Amino acid sequence: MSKLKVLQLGEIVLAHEKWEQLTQIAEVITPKATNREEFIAECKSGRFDDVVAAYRTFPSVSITGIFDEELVQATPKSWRFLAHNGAGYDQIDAHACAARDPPLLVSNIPIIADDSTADTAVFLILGALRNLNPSMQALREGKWKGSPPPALGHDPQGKTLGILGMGGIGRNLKVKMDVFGMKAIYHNRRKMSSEDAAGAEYVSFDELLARSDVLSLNLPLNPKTRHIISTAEFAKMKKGVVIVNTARGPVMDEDALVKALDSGHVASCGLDVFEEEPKVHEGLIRNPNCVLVPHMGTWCVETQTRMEEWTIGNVMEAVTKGKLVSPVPEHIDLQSISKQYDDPDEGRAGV
Ligand SMILES: O=CC(=O)O
Repeated sequence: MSKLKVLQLGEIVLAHEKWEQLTQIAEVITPKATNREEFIAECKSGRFDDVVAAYRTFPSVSITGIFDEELVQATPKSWRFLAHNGAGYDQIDAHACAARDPPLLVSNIPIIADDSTADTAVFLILGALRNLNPSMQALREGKWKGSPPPALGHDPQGKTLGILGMGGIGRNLKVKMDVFGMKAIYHNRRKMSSEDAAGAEYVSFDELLARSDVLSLNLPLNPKTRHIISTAEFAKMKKGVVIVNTARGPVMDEDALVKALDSGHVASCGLDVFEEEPKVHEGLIRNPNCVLVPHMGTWCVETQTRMEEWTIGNVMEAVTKGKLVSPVPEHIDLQSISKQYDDPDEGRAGV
């Protein structure tokens, strides 16, 4: 009995055992393409015609480009599932995937990335609020001559933490910052139950901007959230506000942030994500009040291992049961109405 085919887009770095399990039930192929043009040509060449599911990583975008309508339309109809290794799936146009006939169902990573991403936000909040960066830099430059260099920071205790986007990461962050004595307020499109918001106070978007001492961005990137924080929003914030972004760079207008930092309206910032990664705005690099880390919110052995395993689990579910364990929210209903793919051997890859 022939095995169903899986397309591997990106490396398996840690979860080799689980990957081995997948190779027992599916035939794994990799693209020959080295860029988007070649990848689209390969999709159209028939080479992927028996592929049922794909495993993809964030960096594999350097080969395929984003999964936009053009790419989705080039994929063969046999290919029904796209398992993305990441919480954020802004590299994939979920609507274009849903609109394809048959739909290309997408999964992401729920929950697993919450702790490490929130931990990164804690680090950035404390680093930016306490303004650790200028003094750390001064130490390395041999400018520490006794008492610490005069870059006084602020205590978190008693300050208001504004969370824009109260999902799993926002909630996790709220609970962690309770320990530091911060009072959390949040804004989402809809108010959540107090339990789901971990007791944070729901406020309007403008109130969030006006009341936050620290504003943490924890919302997904999509056309509605692109540049949700820009010049007009900075103007509504308190002078001396601290901004932290562990979501996606383009939710904030970086040029506007640099201007707000230069004017002193924003006191400091902590950023894990950037508008044009891996490029970092010169105005952020030269400003010592910016704590900058290169998109490493989930960059830990334990979390990365679990993320790879979870994504492989989605591929295995697709191959063996014709569905995904954790479809993205836009595809949950689609999955239940989607036709099962025709398995020529009926036995779902021999299992
Ligand atoms: O940025 C990391 C992720 O989306 O998982």
